[in-house]
Amino acid sequence: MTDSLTFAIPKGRILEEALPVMARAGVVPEDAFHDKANRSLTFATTREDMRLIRVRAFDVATFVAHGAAQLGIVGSDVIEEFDYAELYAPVDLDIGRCHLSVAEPAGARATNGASHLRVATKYPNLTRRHFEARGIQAECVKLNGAMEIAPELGLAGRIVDLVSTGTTLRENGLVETSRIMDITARLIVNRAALKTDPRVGALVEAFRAISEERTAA
Ligand SMILES: Nc1ncnc2c1ncn2[C@@H]1O[C@H](COP(=O)(O)OP(=O)(O)OP(=O)(O)O)[C@@H](O)[C@H]1O
Ligand SMILES: O=P(O)(O)OC[C@H]1O[C@H](OP(=O)(O)OP(=O)(O)O)[C@H](O)[C@@H]1O
Repeated sequence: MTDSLTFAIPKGRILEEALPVMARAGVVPEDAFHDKANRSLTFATTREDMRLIRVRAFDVATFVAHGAAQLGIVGSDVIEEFDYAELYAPVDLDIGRCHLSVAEPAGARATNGASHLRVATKYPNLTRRHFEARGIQAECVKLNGAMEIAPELGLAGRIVDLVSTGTTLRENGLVETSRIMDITARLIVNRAALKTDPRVGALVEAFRAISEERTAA
């Protein structure tokens, strides 16, 4: 019996858009996966040699980079934040579209020329890199969500967070001051698994074909 492949997917908002794409590539979870009351983290698929794991978005990258999962789907924000050498992102799935931006309170005092800033974010590496390129040292306060309340409570003057519709920023009195990167979800694979297991390469090709078809349509 061949080793089972493990495919990691995030549990939140990307999932709904990812499932139809995965289905076209022949990755279809068992019915229990759709049962909201089910607390399992591992699920069988219609392929006997593949199981799904449902984990936090940042952990998808970690499982795949360490070879604990061979494939996964995750946003390019997470890929760039970690920059794992063992992680290869060969297919842009064109789902989960959003962007990563710097935001501050509307009407904040201008800090042009500041050489040091305090920034609340879930993305300390991307944040530091963005500001460093502009000659500014960013002191990052790591939060895991609800970044938008940090300026009002005096935790940091700015935030770096994901923006989609812009509603969350607006409703919390913040405005975007610069866009760091555009984001879409990608198929990711473990480089060693891609080299040694032909099933991984076959799945990359299947996802690539689907993505090319969607782009052409
Ligand atoms: N408006 C948005 N806000 C947050 N993430 C978005 C948005 N639009 C698209 N995304 C993408 O969704 C990803 C988060 O995926 P998802 O919500 O499925 O994961 P999660 O495991 O629930 O995340 P978390 O660990 O934050 O709970 C982000 O990394 C980003 O690439
Ligand atoms: O521009 P919008 O359409 O308002 O979307 C952006 C919001 O969505 C995300 O949060 P999410 O809902 O994933 O919750 P989180 O704060 O727990 O990450 C993100 O962190 C923003 O807060």
